[in-house]
Amino acid sequence: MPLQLPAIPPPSSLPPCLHPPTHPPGPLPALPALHPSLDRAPIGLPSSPLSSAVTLGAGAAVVLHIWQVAGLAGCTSGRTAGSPGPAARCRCRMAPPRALRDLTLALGAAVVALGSLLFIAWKLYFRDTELGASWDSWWEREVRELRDRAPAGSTVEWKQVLVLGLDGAGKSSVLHYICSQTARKRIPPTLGFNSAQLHVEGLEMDLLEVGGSQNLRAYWSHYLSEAHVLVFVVDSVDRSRLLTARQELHALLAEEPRLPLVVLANKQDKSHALSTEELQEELALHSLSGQRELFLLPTSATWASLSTATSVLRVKSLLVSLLSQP
Ligand SMILES: Nc1nc2c(ncn2[C@@H]2O[C@H](COP(=O)(O)OP(=O)(O)OP(=O)(O)O)[C@@H](O)[C@H]2O)c(=O)[nH]1
Ligand SMILES: [Mg+2]
Repeated sequence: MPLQLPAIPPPSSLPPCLHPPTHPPGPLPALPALHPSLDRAPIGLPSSPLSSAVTLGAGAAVVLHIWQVAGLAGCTSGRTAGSPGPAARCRCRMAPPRALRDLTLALGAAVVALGSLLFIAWKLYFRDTELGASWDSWWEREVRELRDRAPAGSTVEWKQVLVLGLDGAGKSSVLHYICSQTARKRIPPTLGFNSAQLHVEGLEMDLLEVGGSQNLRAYWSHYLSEAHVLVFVVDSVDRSRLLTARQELHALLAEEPRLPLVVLANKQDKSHALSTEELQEELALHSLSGQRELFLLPTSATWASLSTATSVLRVKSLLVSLLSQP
């Protein structure tokens, strides 16, 4: 019996670089590699009735133009030797009457313009509806296929970073500041998952956050097998739940003994935050097997801390160097 994802309510306002949860409730899906450009399909691809109208209109205009040119050519070749001088008007059988030509050209242009307008309106109106979603998934499929077809030896490498941690630890905030570096006052709890993609130094990095509330923790382990690195975010001030964080972390690590681990001792900007040494103890990190690469970084996922020693941008640099290893 496959596990069912809990119903995911409509996304609340997410940071600009984060995608809203895209998977409908149902059996656990294979995770797609999302791309920032996928939340909007490019305007102009002929994949809707209206874009077909655009194509038809453009086709009609081209045919009319050819007709017009052919008519004029016929007009030239239709002159007979000894025909009247330049003042005489050429009467050509192939050329359509001028008024009709102008009318059909104007109609063709109008169809093109109207089709384009309707298509843009269609894209904007249905962007967030099921129709829009099916467009997006079509486009996602296209991009995935393109990526799969990329020639062997292509330099861009795809890596996934799984970001987990208890609710409120700061996962979404970390993702937000890593990928957008813009101020953000409030970040709503993640009710499903968020993802963001970074392109850095020949690396295509998908950062995937799964919400940390208790009902979502049961799903965490299902996302481990695709991950290249696990980032575990801990609220350094939330002493009462450190034991829970430790148990959840160790349960995950037991399933993937070689997965590189980056623990973030987050909210270091707050007074009374536990130090990394204290957290190392509390989370029993010393007991972890020496098989895996393990990092513990103090972080502050706040706008004000971006240029300080606890900036989350250090996490980004660490991930890049970790994932660039052969
Ligand atoms: N002071 C301070 N506040 C932070 C920091 N990181 C996150 N917060 C705040 O902590 C709250 C929870 O942050 P989120 O990023 O939503 O936490 P989360 O881990 O994504 O939580 P879920 O999505 O519910 O699993 C928000 O109000 C953030 O603004 C930090 O480093 N310092
Ligand atoms: Mg979150």
